[in-house]
Amino acid sequence: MPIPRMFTYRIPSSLSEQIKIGSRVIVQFGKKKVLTGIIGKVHSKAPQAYDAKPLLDVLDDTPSVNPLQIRFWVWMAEYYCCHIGEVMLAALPSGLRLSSESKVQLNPNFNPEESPYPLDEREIKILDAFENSSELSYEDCEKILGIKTIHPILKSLVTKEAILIFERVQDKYSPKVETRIRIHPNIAKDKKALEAVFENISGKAKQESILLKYLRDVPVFNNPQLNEKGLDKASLLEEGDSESSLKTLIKNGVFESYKQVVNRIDETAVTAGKIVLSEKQGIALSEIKNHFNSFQATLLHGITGSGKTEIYIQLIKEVLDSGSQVLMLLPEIALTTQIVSRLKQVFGGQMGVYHSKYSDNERVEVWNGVISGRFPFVVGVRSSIFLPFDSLGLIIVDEEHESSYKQFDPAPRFHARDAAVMLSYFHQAKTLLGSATPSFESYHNATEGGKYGLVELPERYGKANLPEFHLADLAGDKRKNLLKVDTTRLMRERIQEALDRQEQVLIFQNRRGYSPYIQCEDCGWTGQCIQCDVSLTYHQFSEELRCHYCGYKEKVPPACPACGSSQLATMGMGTERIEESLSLLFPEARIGRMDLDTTRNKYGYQKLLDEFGAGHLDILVGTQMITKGLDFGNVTVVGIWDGDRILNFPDFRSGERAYQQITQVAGRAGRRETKGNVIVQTRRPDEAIYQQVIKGDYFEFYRQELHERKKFYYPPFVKLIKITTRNSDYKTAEKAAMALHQYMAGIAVKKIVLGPEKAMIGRIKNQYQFESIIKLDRSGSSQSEFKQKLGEIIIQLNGKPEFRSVRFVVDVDPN
Ligand SMILES: Nc1ncnc2c1ncn2[C@@H]1O[C@H](COP(=O)(O)OP(=O)(O)OP(=O)(O)O)[C@@H](O)[C@H]1O
Ligand SMILES: [Zn+2]
Repeated sequence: MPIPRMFTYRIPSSLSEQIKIGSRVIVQFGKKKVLTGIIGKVHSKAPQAYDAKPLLDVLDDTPSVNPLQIRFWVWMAEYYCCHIGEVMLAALPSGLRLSSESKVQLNPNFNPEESPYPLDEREIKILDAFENSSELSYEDCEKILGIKTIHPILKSLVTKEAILIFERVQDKYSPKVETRIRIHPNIAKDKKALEAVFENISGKAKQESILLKYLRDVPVFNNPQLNEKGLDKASLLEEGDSESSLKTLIKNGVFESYKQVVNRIDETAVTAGKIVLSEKQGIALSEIKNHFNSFQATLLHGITGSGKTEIYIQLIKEVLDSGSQVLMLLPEIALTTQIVSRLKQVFGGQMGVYHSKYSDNERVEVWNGVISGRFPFVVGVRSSIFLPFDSLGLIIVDEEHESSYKQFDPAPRFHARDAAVMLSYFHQAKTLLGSATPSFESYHNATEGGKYGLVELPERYGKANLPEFHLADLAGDKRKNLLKVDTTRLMRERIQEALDRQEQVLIFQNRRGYSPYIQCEDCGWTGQCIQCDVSLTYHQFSEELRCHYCGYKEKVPPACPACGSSQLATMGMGTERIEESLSLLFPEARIGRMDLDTTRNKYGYQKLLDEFGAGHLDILVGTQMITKGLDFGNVTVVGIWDGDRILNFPDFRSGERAYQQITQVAGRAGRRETKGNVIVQTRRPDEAIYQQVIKGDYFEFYRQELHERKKFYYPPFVKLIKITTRNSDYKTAEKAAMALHQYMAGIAVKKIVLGPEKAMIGRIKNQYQFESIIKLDRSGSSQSEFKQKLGEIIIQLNGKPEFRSVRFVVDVDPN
């Protein structure tokens, strides 16, 4: 797909009435392509370099994109050094774009008999074509009608809600269908019949267990209506239950199964228990409001479990009551957790949820809901900053330190927190950043920087206290022969104590840079990706080796491909291995694992959390995923399996990240009355950072680290820009990177240019890569001047024949 840019088109007089800034239009691009564009500006200067083509059509009666959005897009393209078209592609769901690459599908909610809109002959012809295929391409439609200008007909069908548009297969709308199970009505009405069933299946333990479980959850005789709705099949079949036993029960007429379309944008509003803010929370709330009188943004530094969510809720209520819109950003994974259900309880149907796993057409639904006023409040992932708000009063960025707020690929490589501050500036709204471990950037802005207000909430809500830390010395235990399957004595004892008291345990293993791999014990061979310079990761479940960079995979070889030895060993310690170790040590405990593998399925994450929350699991092992804002009252022990892994990153932010991560994981323990314990296994118990985390003095830690950052010119004292030069030919990539370096050094602003160096991973997907880092002075206009010159240099370099195929990827404020 070509990157749309700013082009000038001629307005045919037939369309002149309909032209409004922000309206979607259909334009011709090149000879054959048809694309959707947005009107950004209306002017009367004819372009010099090309003849302006006429606009083909206007898609909107009222503009889809408002002027504030366009302003925001322009800012984003400039700040993050990308094309405005790339911003548009990120912002506009493809269901709102019509192009020659579009595909159309029947709208599942469309019913021709009940539709209030009459259809003309050609429209009916298109709809009829769906009898034979579930999707049609733009070209198919042209062929069906034998005409070239198909878009007016498609436009009309979209308006009549008869079809949906999508671009990529994964954007196709598919309603979420649940298989539900219920007892056959004849049996549900008749106790005798049920007794007969039990007689028939007696001795068939698996069938009995399923039937008993059903009756436990759905007491059919006490409440026959309950049986009508039945149970979701997934929740009826727990681990160990066999699908085939259920099938037999269905075949024998005991159960019946039926399919039901469920609404993804759940509208059931559960009534909430009334919450009264504690005195401390109340004070924090009024401080925030006070700061909003003089600052556009305020940072709420509230320790884990201090009750930030309830403060947000109060603020949101007040802003909504005043008639403004509210946006709340959450890190990706936190969206499926308790915080969203809590917000749903309070805000019900006026809250839209913008999930990254939504299909494109579901996004269109939220988008339109914002325009229509159905959703004055949206909770969403980073891309929800692109929704068509026109009167935001408040943006909340929860867990603002989260690195996942930064979009890594593709452009725009924006940071949602920083973009949110800008967006709320355009709306003259306020921004509240919240975290127990604020990013240094934000903390700096809220202290010496003097840009943000700062509110501190240093105590946990209610009777809860911060957990107690224990460092468990791996090396020491090894010397004393106390290590058992990678656990220290302290770790084992604390877990056992918690299990004895029927409390729950979380075990954390840092994922980054720590994946299990296979190595030949005889010759040292390890599996390498064929397209990237990385080792393949071992996935026990599927018996595969996979590349985490490009997705390449292969089966685990039966013997070493290099020397033929059969001694292939698993190295490294992933969550799978930890789960295994724990089940050896605590055979009676119910253990669950949460990582990328077990949560690939859309609802996998939610399901694990529900099970853990309901007390069906004693221990949950997981990666970063288990740290995000989880609030489980019964967790009293948190184990950090390998603390040292968190510290080892060759990155100026490693200290900050380590502090944040340990504090956040630890913060899951002891969130109610019972005191929590955190066990950190380490080979280096004397490491200063552990002491600092234990002390819990974030400010002091920040001061020390900041001193280093100043000395070595790192953010927040300079702005970083990273430029990656990529090419499939090593020499060309290197040469282009050198040329870029020289040009950049020549730009007359205050800066330091480092590199180019071979990237840490020298080759990805067969592209060699070199990196340059620029440390830019923060003052004056040097930033925008540098970025502008950089853009010119890249165009110039790409213009040279030898560098035509080189890609320069600019990343502003890299992670
Ligand atoms: N005013 C209140 N009344 C009753 N319960 C409260 C109140 N404030 C907070 N809580 C409860 O205290 C617990 C911690 O609150 P919350 O999850 O909002 O903390 P948090 O500050 O977001 O912590 P973290 O940064 O660790 O996610 C929750 O179970 C919440 O329901
Ligand atoms: Zn690869």
